[in-house]
Amino acid sequence: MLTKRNPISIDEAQEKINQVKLPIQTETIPVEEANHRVLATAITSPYAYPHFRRSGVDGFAIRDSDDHDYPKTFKVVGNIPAGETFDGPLGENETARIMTGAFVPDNADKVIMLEKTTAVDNNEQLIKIMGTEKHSNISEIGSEFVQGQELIAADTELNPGGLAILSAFGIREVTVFKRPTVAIITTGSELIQPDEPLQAGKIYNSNGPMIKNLVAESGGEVTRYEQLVDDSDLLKASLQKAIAENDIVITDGAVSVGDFDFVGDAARSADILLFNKIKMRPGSVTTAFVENKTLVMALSGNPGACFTGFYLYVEPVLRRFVHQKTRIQQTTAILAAPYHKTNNFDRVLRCQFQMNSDGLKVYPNGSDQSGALGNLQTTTCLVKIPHSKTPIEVDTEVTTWLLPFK
Ligand SMILES: Nc1nc2c(c(=O)[nH]1)N[C@H]1C(S)=C(S)[C@@H](COP(=O)(O)OP(=O)(O)OC[C@H]3O[C@@H](n4cnc5c(N)ncnc54)[C@H](O)[C@@H]3O)O[C@H]1N2
Ligand code: MOO
Repeated sequence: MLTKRNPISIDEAQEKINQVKLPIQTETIPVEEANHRVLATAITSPYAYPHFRRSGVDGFAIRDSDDHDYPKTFKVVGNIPAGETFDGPLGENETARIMTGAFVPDNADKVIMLEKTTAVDNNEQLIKIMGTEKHSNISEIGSEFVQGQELIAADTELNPGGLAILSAFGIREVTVFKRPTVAIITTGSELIQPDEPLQAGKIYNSNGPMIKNLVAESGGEVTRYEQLVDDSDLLKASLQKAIAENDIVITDGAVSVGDFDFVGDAARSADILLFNKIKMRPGSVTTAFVENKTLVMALSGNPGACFTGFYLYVEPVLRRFVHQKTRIQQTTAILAAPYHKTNNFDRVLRCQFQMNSDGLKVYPNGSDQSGALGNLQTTTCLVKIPHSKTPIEVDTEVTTWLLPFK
């Protein structure tokens, strides 16, 4: 339907998305499956760590009171492999052979490394210690964590190192924020399935696989993925179901002013229309609305606009769902080539960045066309060319968004 839209700036559009209230949903999952998941509550140490005095080296445990007058022969009264304990105290000039990670006898104060000892007449009951050690070579109880100390803070995105910390305490489950569930609906009667032969007027769906993977990389869980022909009833039914069952719905295409731009109509009648026109190219038609408490992000069908719209408006909200900041780093950079086209709207160029001796430089990377996709693999940043009645000169300072996973 041809109705007048009210365009807003990129900043305003981002802010409107940022103001959408998101539900807080948590779930408890096995630690081993929690890589990249975000802790909903802090985890504290259930006990002091290490919880017993551990030897850091292979060697011989001795008492301080015997630690002098080397070389000296000690009586070997025990052998403590890792995993075993030792009963009874060491007596005068007595030692226990001990392995790395093993339980240190209660009254031992130091472990002398194996390299500083020599055998005595092939007699395993005796060992000659040649000299002392600077350090005790013992990890004391609680030397890494005292009981109740915070191990990992709430809102932390876990990584394999974090999983190791939790596993070290035998923690098997963690409470994390649920990943937002996302339905993706791509539209267009021109779209054919990958196994169909190419025909005049038809194209393969290139945005669908891109959006699916961008969502996954940004921490969303794709629960539904569709490729629909331009049919108002079909789209309405699918949109309704997707909205009822998901946290976020991403539609692609059918959002401008054409005869089949059903998503634009759905936006106009939504509970809350956030925006349906942005003063930017590509992606001026990018639309956002809230229906039945679900955020619907309607991206342009044009590949360049779809890519740009995802990074500028969808990635940040997927990250906010799990209490994380966007991974897109907004900064300023120096434009390495002039931009001659004049624009009423800001233009977002697909570029590549390089850190040079004179600072961060951005290089336009091929086509700026909304429908072009040849630069999507190699684009590493998006650059804002401000709307202007005159060309933008080389070396102008420009707002730049550095893209994650690039
Ligand atoms: N009369 C007007 N026409 C157009 C306007 C306008 O303001 N007035 N805006 C233009 C701009 S700007 C854009 S951007 C596009 C936006 O169109 P939609 O987002 O509604 O998308 P579609 O019309 O469905 O498709 C646009 C283009 O993209 C191709 N497409 C669609 N889906 C996919 C996909 N999954 N994978 C690859 N390519 C896809 C589609 O075939 C079209 O070529 O509207 C302009 N028109
Ligand atoms: O909305 Mo279009 O992508 O601006 O050219």
